[in-house]
Amino acid sequence: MSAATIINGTNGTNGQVNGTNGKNGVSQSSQNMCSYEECDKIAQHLLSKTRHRPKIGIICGSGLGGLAESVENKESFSYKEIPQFPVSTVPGHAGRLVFGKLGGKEVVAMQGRFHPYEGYPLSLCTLPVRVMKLMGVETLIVTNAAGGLNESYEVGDVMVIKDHINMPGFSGNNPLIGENEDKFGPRFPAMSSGYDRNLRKMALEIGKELKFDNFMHEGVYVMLGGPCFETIAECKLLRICGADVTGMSTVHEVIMARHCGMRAFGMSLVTNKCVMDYDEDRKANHEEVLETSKRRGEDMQKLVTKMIERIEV
Ligand SMILES: O=P(O)(O)O[C@H]1O[C@H](CO)[C@@H](O)[C@H]1O
Ligand code: HPA
Repeated sequence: MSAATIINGTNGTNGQVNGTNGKNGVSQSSQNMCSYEECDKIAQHLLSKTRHRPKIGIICGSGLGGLAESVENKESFSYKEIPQFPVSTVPGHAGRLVFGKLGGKEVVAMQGRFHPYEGYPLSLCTLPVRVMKLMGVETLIVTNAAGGLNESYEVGDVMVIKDHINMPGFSGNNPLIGENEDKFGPRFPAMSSGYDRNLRKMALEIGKELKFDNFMHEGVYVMLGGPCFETIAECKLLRICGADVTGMSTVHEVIMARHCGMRAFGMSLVTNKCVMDYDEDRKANHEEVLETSKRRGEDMQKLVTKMIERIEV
């Protein structure tokens, strides 16, 4: 069964699928995996609609779509009009693919990403990454909103992602599950250098130049499936495991990018501090997430734009 069958068929609306296993013991996620040829068809379709030829791809986090707005000479496509794409269902994710120029370079930006809790299998959430690759994208920059686990992080701080913990992977949920597409990459990709060292260094240097160093860190992002925010016990566990921030995205995108040989860079905005104390009445909520993104969004835009200026393509 192809992704198109799922999306256009009776398995829910907008490509959302139910959780049942398919025939012959093949898992749902592999059934939804687009083949190399299907991804290429989408890529060629998009390239036929735009004059831009991006080498840099961007995925904007919750409330951080302003970066895509700041792209010049924009040509935008709603996800609804892109064959086989899912659609965005989360507030703060506009649901558009934006082509144009940023920092003097041709880019393609996802103004809105796909999360597993929206009902999409991870392989479908990451379809745009493979499509970007086949359009010529070599470097992927992702941003996200995240909860601060590290006690020294404040709301509004920015963390360059040094490494991640793939919590869904611990229970066998990974975008690469299913038959391997050798044309994209190997069956067993290394993930020890997920986040490009030079780009991390560059981000921290630019942060210093912009006088952002008082609110910038480098640390570890942990992905959970969501949509529940974490319990206090879960937050304590994640902190002991070495995570500095927690969120419900990014990791599947970076896995897919690294699998097909793209360079990856990620940055988290600490939109809220995780509740770590049973005497606290504060509760995590998406409104606070969007509010902080609004407040710090422009600084993140400046930083990413300066990085793109310096990235050699
Ligand atoms: O990771 P992004 O898309 O920035 O969004 C984050 O914000 C939402 C929760 O408020 C979750 O989707 C979480 O992952
Ligand atoms: N937890 C998980 N995801 C999030 C959070 C959080 O506290 N804040 C923003 N995204």
